[in-house]
Amino acid sequence: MSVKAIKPDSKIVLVIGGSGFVGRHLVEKLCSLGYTVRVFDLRTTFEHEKVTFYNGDLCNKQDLLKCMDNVDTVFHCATPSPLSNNKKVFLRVNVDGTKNVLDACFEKGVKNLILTSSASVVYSGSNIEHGDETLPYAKRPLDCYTQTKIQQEKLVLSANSESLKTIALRPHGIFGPRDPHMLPTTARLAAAGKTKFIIGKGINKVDFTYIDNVVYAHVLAAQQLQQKPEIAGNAYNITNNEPILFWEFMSRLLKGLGYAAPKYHLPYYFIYFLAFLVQIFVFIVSPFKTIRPTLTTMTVALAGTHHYYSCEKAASEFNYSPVVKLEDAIERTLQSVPELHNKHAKKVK
Ligand SMILES: NC(=O)C1=CN([C@@H]2O[C@H](COP(=O)(O)OP(=O)(O)OC[C@H]3O[C@@H](n4cnc5c(N)ncnc54)[C@H](OP(=O)(O)O)[C@@H]3O)[C@@H](O)[C@H]2O)C=CC1
Ligand SMILES: CC(C)=CCC[C@@H](C)[C@H]1CC[C@H]2C3=C(CC[C@]12C)[C@@]1(C)CCC(=O)C[C@@H]1CC3
Repeated sequence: MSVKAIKPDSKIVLVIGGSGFVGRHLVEKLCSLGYTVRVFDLRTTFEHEKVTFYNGDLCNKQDLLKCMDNVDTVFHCATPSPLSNNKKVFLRVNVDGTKNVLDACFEKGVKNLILTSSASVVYSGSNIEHGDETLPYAKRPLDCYTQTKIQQEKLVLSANSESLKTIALRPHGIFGPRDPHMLPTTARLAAAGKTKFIIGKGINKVDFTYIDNVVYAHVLAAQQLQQKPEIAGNAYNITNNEPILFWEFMSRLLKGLGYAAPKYHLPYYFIYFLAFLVQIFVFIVSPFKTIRPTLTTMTVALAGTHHYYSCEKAASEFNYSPVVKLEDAIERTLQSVPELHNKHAKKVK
């Protein structure tokens, strides 16, 4: 991570979901800052000499209680894969599981809880330009992931109290080394020849946020929560503060991976309608077969509308500003995934 002074600390912190993409980067940063770190996750995906791992399901409170003794701050960044489209699992983990996390925090006297929420909690498919935290939650979220992230954030913020200070960070479109969603999905679609098309006019701006910036925001927020308790109970957008055309960003990734940039335009509403039909079909066959389509109304909307956010509030209330610029972030990310590069690439202009 780029250097910005963050003071070391020796408190015990717990990262729920610490084996995942965001969680593991956060764990590594916390360790380097001198925190005593515990990880709670379904699986252990890496080893670290300074980390104690607890495997368990956050839907089971007893599992959680086992790792919370003497914990000062909990970071909650566990989720089922956002692209998995399984309503039952989202409800169980993001809503019921989060209730367990809160109960366990209260029972064990944890002082601070930082939730990794999502800027998408205010997104229902219409343009959002420079959206700030005064925007209301999406009334009709486009998928069950977003619906349960809204419920989760409400639960966490309303639990804010004298004994447990809570905060929700809302990053958007996270990418970087070891990202399991954006890069692998893009590479998979490209390898299957499905990235030739631009949905809509291609002029919609979006925020994509580099993982180090997301991690930096989490560490800052945790530290500021202790020095400035008045920030508790709030949600904060976290982005790279460099909105970019969605299709420009995707083109950079694709070209960097050795694929051609998309160039043929398809009408937005036509594709949206197609995605809607796909969703109806998926619903009808769901009792017999589980299908997880990439083409959903949510992904089409994300690809064809403006959705970028203001981080003014995080900047003014806990001094957040991105530590890695988008240009560098894209470069570092592409270099980190040699296995996703097109093996048959000719020189693509
Ligand atoms: N990636 C993105 O672009 C964005 C992500 N976010 C938020 O950031 C957070 C982290 O996401 P990300 O790191 O990308 O996701 P990952 O899927 O990489 O990591 C989530 C981790 O949580 C674990 N987990 C899932 N269910 C449970 C459970 N029941 N008990 C314990 N652990 C569980 C997963 O295990 P397993 O892999 O075995 O399921 C995984 O290790 C989430 O809250 C997400 O909503 C917000 C905005 C954008
Ligand atoms: C070329 C092409 C169209 C590639 C597909 C890219 C998509 C896989 C990503 C584009 C925007 C991403 C995104 C998320 C997941 C991956 C994308 C759909 C989230 C839904 C992840 C979880 C969140 O909280 C919000 C994200 C918004 C952006």
